[in-house]
Amino acid sequence: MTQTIKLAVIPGDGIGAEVVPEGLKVLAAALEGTGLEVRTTDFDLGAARWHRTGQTLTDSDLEAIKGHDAILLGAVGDPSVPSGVLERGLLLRLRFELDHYVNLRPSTYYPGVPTPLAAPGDIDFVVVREGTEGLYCGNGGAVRTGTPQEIATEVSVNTAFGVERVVRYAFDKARSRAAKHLTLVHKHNVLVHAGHLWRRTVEAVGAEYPEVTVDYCHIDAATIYMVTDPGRFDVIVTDNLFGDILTDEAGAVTGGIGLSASGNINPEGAFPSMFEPVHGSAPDIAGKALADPTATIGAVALLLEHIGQADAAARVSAAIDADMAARARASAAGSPLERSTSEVGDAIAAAVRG
Ligand SMILES: NC(=O)C1=CN([C@@H]2O[C@H](COP(=O)(O)OP(=O)(O)OC[C@H]3O[C@@H](n4cnc5c(N)ncnc54)[C@H](O)[C@@H]3O)[C@@H](O)[C@H]2O)C=CC1
Ligand SMILES: CC(C)CC(=O)C(=O)O
Ligand SMILES: [Mg+2]
Repeated sequence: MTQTIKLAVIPGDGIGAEVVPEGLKVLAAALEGTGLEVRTTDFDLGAARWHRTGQTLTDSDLEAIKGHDAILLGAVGDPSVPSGVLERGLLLRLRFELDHYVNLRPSTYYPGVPTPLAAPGDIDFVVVREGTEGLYCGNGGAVRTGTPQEIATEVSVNTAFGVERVVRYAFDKARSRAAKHLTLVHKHNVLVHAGHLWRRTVEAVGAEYPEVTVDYCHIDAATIYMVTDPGRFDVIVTDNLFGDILTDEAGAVTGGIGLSASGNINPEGAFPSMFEPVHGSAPDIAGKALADPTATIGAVALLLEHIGQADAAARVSAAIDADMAARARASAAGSPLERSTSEVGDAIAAAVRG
């Protein structure tokens, strides 16, 4: 019997609309012959919709999205829309309303792929970024706006409940991996209220995971080690802002942000989880077919894993590995591959088919 996966698709803005079709192309290839089919619903959300209607994400959009098994998102944000309108009103609203408290961002270095690191070594870690609290929860305001006396605040909210559940997820993740190591990244020497909550929580939850080794880095030092010694990391757990920054850096050092996939996960399955590239809508390259769709294709692998299709996920990951090896060979031969967005998608879809 054919099983149907109901997938909400939000291409969004800029290169989001260019990379999502490549993700769907590879998803279709991965499901061939499995008895599974995907039924997609396209959601017209983003800058164009906002210009037409003034809407970012309505309650009825949200209800319709909730009726799906998972969400594939490209990226949101456009220079023609005031900064924050789509990022907060659409993307963060989805993450908050669908309780995506785990923002999972794996990083792997594929040997031979160009990187700014002199000696990249063996890099394979995953950032577990808290996704519903911290500085991104919109707790702040401004008074005397536009005057020399303006005061603007953004208050980071960290709850014992919210910190514990994401820390527990990170320990579970660390326990399932070969290195079984967890690093808390924060800034508890300065952010003493939130930082101490995170630190105490890691200590308390860590007592239940004696097989997992634990260490700690302040965020500023973590950005150094991300460049000088990224192989030291296995699982990083951190808050919303630090995780956002650190994962862009992780993308840059492992071969480019166009390779970095992410999942916004509701582990309990109360709401559909959402899969997307780490990058944004990249207005500087939008419309030029220059965007690397690999991050979105990696997000498709995370999606398949999440919905219990481990074999299909493994085929997608193996196809990405093969494409990375082809890139490395071409670079080593002195003629790096120059392919359009859809040519990369075609190559990876073909590799999935074998
Ligand atoms: N999840 C999301 O929807 C996110 C949305 N944004 C939004 O995206 C817009 C642009 O933000 P930026 O700060 O410029 O970040 P960005 O991630 O869009 O771009 C940063 C740099 O990476 C490059 N880049 C990004 N994706 C790439 C890909 N697939 N292939 C090759 N190069 C790629 C861009 O050309 C640019 O040089 C803003 O409106 C921002 O708010 C930013 C980050 C995440
Ligand atoms: C655009 C922001 C809301 C988020 C972001 O940069 C991210 O999640 O990576
Ligand atoms: Mg970001």
